[in-house]
Amino acid sequence: MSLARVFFRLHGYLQPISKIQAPLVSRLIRTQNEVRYWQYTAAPQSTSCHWQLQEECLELSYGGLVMHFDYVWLRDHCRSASCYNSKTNQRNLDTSHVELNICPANTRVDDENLFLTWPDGHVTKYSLSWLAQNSYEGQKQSAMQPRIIWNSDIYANAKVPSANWDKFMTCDDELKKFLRNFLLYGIAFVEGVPPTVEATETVTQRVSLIRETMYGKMWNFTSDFSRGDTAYTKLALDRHTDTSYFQEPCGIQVFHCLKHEGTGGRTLLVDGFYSADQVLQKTPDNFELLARVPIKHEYIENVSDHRNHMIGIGPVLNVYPWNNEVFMIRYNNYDRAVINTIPHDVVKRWYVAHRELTTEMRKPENELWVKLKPGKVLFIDNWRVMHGRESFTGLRQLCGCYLTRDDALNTARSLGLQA
Ligand SMILES: C[N+](C)(C)CCCC[C@H](N)C(=O)O
Ligand SMILES: O=C(O)CCC(=O)C(=O)O
Ligand SMILES: [Fe+2]
Repeated sequence: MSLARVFFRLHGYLQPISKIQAPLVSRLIRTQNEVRYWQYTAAPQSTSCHWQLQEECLELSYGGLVMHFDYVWLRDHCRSASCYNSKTNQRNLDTSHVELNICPANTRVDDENLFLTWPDGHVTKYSLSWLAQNSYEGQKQSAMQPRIIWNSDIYANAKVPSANWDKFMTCDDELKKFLRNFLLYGIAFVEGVPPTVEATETVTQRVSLIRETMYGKMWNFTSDFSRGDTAYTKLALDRHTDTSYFQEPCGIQVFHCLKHEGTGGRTLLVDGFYSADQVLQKTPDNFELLARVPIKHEYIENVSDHRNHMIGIGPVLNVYPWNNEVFMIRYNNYDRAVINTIPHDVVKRWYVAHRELTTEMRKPENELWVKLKPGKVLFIDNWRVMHGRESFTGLRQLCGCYLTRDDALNTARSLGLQA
């Protein structure tokens, strides 16, 4: 079976990535060493507005964008008091009562607004800038999550400061700076934290809620083989994301090394979004395969008190279909399960694509190595940045937890950040 047909069956509603008009690459602006996503600004470049009623949609040209709004959509999103409760930000309108082939009886535009009168006399008013911000065409050009993708040089040159424990706990501005860096780079540090599990928990509560898993809430582990996983040994671990075997992998991972009396044990960090972007630029077909083919990850634990069987299914690269922006990477070769849902010819091509991504991720120039010390707490975006570790000797005690992603983004938004 051809790949195209497999895609059609699995994701018939999606356009092939190669056919999407504005590929991800063209939406990146490169400045010196830095790669940054566009931020769409609502401010229109030109305030002139043209509109045209087409058979199925209203075409609106405004602020340098040509936008298309379906009539049902325009009726459904009406912000009038009877259709929308602006106190609760919830829809009042019962969408099921809207005639699917509805068409405005009258249309008018002034300097700032579009006015539509519907056949029953109801009037909808949209500000043109609101329409520009909320149009499909506008969204296609903007990033959901502005970010700076990095290799080790880019990260080192950015000289991203760590937050300071005292300030972090008391000053919202320090928290905001920390979260801005975390959103941009997918990693951030707090220094000067007392080397205890309690203080580590306290520091995380500024950011989000703990995501309890079968490993507990806060964990504090050594190489004692207490659980059925290589993390609980002294062995090196290649770069990976954690909990790839959850339907929704944990959003954030927190590490605080409370003690290490021995050698080795450095932490490896790699920006998975940077590697994915390299694949997209070099071999878009491989990017597409990694974004389309669902893969299983599995955690089977069978040691004394701990019996767990977790399965998570999803592509290695999770992308928003309208703009190809990668929002989550599921990459863990240890926990990847049997591949049995893909025909053999596609399997081979998937392995080729996976190999290319792995090659990018393993390039030494993409690796950031840090030695975690007591007092230095590391937050990792587990949907983006891979972590690994060097083998070590001696007693090494690592504490930390997972955090819920929604609540971290909620904190960021409450401080005025785009998240
Ligand atoms: C972090 N902590 C030690 C609690 C758990 C480690 C989980 C390791 C697992 N192979 C995974 O990648 O998800
Ligand atoms: O020991 C470490 O530094 C990290 C181990 C690991 O990958 C994990 O706990 O998720
Ligand atoms: Fe891990």
